[in-house]
Amino acid sequence: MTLTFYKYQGTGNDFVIIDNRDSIISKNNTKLFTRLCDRKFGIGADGLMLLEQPKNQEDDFTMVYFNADGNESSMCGNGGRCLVAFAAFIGIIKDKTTFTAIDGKHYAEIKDGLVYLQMQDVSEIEEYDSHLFLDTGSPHHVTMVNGLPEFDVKNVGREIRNGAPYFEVGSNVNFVEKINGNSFAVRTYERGVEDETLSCGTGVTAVALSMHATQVTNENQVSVQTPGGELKVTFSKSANKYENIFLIGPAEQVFKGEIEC
Ligand SMILES: N[C@H](CCC[C@H](N)C(=O)O)C(=O)O
Repeated sequence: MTLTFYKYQGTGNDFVIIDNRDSIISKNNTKLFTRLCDRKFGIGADGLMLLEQPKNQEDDFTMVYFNADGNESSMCGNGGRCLVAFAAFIGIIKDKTTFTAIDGKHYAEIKDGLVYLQMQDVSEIEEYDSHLFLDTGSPHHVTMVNGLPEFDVKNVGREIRNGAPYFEVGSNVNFVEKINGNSFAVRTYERGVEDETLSCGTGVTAVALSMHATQVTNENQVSVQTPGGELKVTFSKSANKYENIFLIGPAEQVFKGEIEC
């Protein structure tokens, strides 16, 4: 079968997107998703998304996300932003949308060439001596380091991801360095890619909230430099939760292609 796909990237986190509104692809096709994401034997990507029919009146579409290991996974912030850009490209939305992903409903807007994706509220941030842990749609371990550019993200990240208390289920691992007042640099080891990625949207969101929760910044608009580009996170803090959380950044179509599968 000839499969049409689109390659997107959001600050270097890259994805294969398939318009699956007619359900041509089964969600159990792990082998196919692994092959399509393989950077030598396939198209190459950190993850793959199926755009599917909405499951209720308010939604424009449904997002289904798979990590490069072919397994369906939790929410992908950069992927969600790319899928919104794709939905506008194929004309099912204009510049505003509501869609449903594995972690629930998301509102998004395309403004001045950037995609603003609303993330789920966050009411729990676990603080430890060496790190923080929170779920921003995906699980994230956040730890501050010195000398981020030289840091051994791959090996240290892999150890944390597979060690206690995460083990098999794992966690994404974010290494952070403060640049100034409300600006941080982040490098992320991503679960399911099992390597460093150039950017991780739910990870950047987790970092922004963590830096605010620990008063490293008091600003509610945080800029995060990732190796793949700049993302912004804005949010408000009520008594017991972070809400109105928006992950903001570019999302570009790299190419369209066809592949026999
Ligand atoms: N690898 C993540 C999902 C994708 C997250 C990332 N690509 C993002 O932009 O949020 C996990 O399995 O938890």
